[in-house]
Amino acid sequence: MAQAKIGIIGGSGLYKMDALKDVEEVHVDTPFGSPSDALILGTLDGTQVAFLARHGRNHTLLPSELPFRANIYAMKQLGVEYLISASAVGSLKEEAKPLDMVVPDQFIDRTKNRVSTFFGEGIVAHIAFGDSICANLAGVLMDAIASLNLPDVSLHRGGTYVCMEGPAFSTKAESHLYRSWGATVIGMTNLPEAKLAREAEIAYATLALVTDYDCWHSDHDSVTVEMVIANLQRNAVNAQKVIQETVHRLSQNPPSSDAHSALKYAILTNLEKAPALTKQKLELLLQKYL
Ligand SMILES: CSC[C@H]1O[C@H](OP(=O)(O)O)[C@H](O)[C@@H]1O
Ligand SMILES: Nc1ncnc2[nH]cnc12
Repeated sequence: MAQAKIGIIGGSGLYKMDALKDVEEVHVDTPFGSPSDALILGTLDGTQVAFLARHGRNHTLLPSELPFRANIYAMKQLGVEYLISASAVGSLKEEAKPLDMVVPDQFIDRTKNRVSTFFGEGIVAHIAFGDSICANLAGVLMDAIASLNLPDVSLHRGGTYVCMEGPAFSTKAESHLYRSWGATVIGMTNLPEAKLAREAEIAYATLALVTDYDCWHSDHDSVTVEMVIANLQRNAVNAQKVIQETVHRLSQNPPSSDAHSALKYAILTNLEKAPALTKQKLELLLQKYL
C-alpha cells in the first residue's frame, strides 16, 4: 500500500485539496471498520500526503457518527506520523473574528457519545493528554500561517477548543458558560481525533477556521450552517495555502514529537499475557512494545 508521513483531515467545507497531484484513491479497511471515505493519496509540492474528508466527500456523516477509530487507524496504516486537522469552529472570543485562524492547544470535552480509545478488551492504557496538541507540530503550523501574511486574517496562537456533541448548535446559556470558562472556539469533532491520534503515536494539531460567533454575540446573528459554509468557502483557499506551506515545512524539517512515544509508559497490561485477539487487533500500535 502507498505510504504517507503526513495526513490531513478536512472538515466541513474542505472536502478536497485542489493542489494535490498524482492522486490515488485508497479504500482502507481497518480492525475498527471503514474510514469516513476513501483516503486520497497524492503529492503536495512533491511530498506524499494522505487526505481524508472527515464527514465524507458528500458530507454524509454527523459528528456523532464519525468512525474516529477507523479514520486514525487508517492513517496509521498508511504510515502517517503528523496529522493536521482543518476544522470549522465558532468563536467564543470577541477578538477571534470570522475568517481568523486559531491553533488551539487545549480541549474541553462536552461530548457524550464518542468512543475515543483503541484500548479495552483486555489491554489497558492511559495516555498523557495534559498537552493535548503536539506543540512542535502546532509551531510549524503557526509559522506557516504567519509566513503567508494573509490579508484580513489574524492568527491566534493557542486557545481552548470546546468539543460538543451536536448536531444541534449550543444554546445561548451554554455558549455564555463556555465563555465564562475562558474557552476560545467551539466545534464537534477534534477531541476524539486528538485522543486517538495520541494513542496511535501520531502528532496532531488543528487549524481551526473561525466561521461564526456561535450564539453569544449581541451584534452578530446566531450560527447557522449557511453561515459556516459561506465563511468556510471564503477561507478555503487560505486554508489550503496554509496546509501546503505546513506540509512543505514538515518535509524540510520534521519536528520531534512527544506523541511519537506516547505509549511508552501508558500501557498497564502485561502484553505477554494479554488476549491474543486484542493484541492482533492493535498490532500496529503495539508492535514496538511487544
Ligand atoms: C457545518 S457546521 C458544524 C460542523 O462543522 C464542524 O465540522 P468540522 O470540525 O469537521 O470542520 C463542526 O465540528 C461540526 O461538525
Ligand atoms: N458555533 C459552532 N458550534 C459548533 N460547531 C461549529 N462549527 C462551526 N461553527 C460551530
